[in-house]
Amino acid sequence: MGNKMPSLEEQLFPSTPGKFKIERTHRQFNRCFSSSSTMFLWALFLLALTASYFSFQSFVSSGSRYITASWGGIQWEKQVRTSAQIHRQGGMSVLVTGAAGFVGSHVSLALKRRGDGVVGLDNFNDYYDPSLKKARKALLSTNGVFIVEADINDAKLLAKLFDVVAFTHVMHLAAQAGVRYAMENPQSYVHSNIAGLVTLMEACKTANPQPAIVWASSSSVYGLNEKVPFSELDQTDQPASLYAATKKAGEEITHTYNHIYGLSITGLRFFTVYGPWGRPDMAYFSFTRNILQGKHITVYRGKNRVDLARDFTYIDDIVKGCLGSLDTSGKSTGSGGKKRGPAPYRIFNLGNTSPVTVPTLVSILESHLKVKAKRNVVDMPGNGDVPFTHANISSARMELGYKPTTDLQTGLKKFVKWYLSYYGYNHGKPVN
Ligand SMILES: O=C(O)[C@H]1O[C@H](OP(=O)(O)OP(=O)(O)OC[C@H]2O[C@@H](n3ccc(=O)[nH]c3=O)[C@H](O)[C@@H]2O)[C@H](O)[C@@H](O)[C@H]1O
Repeated sequence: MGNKMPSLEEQLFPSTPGKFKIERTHRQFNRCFSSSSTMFLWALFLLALTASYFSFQSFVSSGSRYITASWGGIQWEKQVRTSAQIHRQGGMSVLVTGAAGFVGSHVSLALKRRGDGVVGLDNFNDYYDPSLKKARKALLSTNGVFIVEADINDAKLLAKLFDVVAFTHVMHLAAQAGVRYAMENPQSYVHSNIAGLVTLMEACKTANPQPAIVWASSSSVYGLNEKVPFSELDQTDQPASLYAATKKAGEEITHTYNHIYGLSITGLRFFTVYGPWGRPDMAYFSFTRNILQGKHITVYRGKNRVDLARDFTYIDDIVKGCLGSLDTSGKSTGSGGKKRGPAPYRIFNLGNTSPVTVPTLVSILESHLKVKAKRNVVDMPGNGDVPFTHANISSARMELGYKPTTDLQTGLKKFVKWYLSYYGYNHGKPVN
């Protein structure tokens, strides 16, 4: 028992120092040295292996960029140029961001139909069913509008687009929309509504000639404002959601580009836009789907059991407001990234001026669908919602000739007609 061999651990880390142990430690050191030289070689080998792996990876990714990039090349440039061609006197060539989106697709079509040049840009993200975006793209394509599939944060692409086409206008509608989703995915709002906006502004400021910019702000910037109807002159420093805060930030960001670089800016505060080809995440759309599928719908209710209300605005009216804004935008004044004089900076409400409560919205849908909704009425959770919205549109009426003509009853009828023709009556229902 007294001759017990020391364990390897004991040999390497002697418990008590002593001559013998020092000698052994010395020998151990030599052994260690010889083993560490092996380790050194191994480490070198691993390092070389890692380096070659990474250089291979970058080769593959740079290679695949050329192989899979959805933009670039002679054919692509030709498509962009053709799509941007103007077919009317005094027409404009417009870069529409978010062109596969709800408002973007409608505005693109309207511009194209009246003879303007339109190039679309969209990242086709999956915030909601991308197949709907693809269907809108197909519709635009048959009408001669080409959509580039890319993100507004892609500065190289934006530079290329301005290189290929001297856009007179940018209709900026790409955004992360949705008030309540901001609690689930806050970063997506920063990515699209802040970083993406700045990337686009940078491209516009550098472009020669600089385009005039019309872009989508939101009624949500009024936040907790209680003064009705909401006027552009009201304070907007109490946003109730991150979505609203990023839209408000957008108004400030675009102001600086107007101030420093002479970009012509028009911000449009859209009020709960609805209609055919709409966004499936919005209440009128998801209610329709759930009512048809026999599922319950959740109807939020405000404080003291007061119904929530929105100034629901029909898409065709919004399109007219967008086109009116483009037509009256005035020119950007900068060139070579330098301001040459003051340029317009405008903000307009685009609403309907007649708020309707959410329970009334549901009743209208019931009558058009001829199906009774199964309503769950719950108190509004603290999720960024505001109790009501109501637009004062006198500015837009005066300066853009904006005059909404579609009430909710009529607009929802058109929406339901489209919904049934697109999805069919049995959408999502198991077929027996
Ligand atoms: O004007 C805007 O700037 C914004 O308009 C839209 O936001 P909102 O006005 O909130 O529309 P939307 O979601 O259709 O809810 C409508 C009502 O239904 C209530 N609502 C909603 C969902 C539900 O399950 N139940 C319910 O009662 C809900 O409480 C609300 O009272 C756009 O989505 C947004 O991107 C932005 O553009």
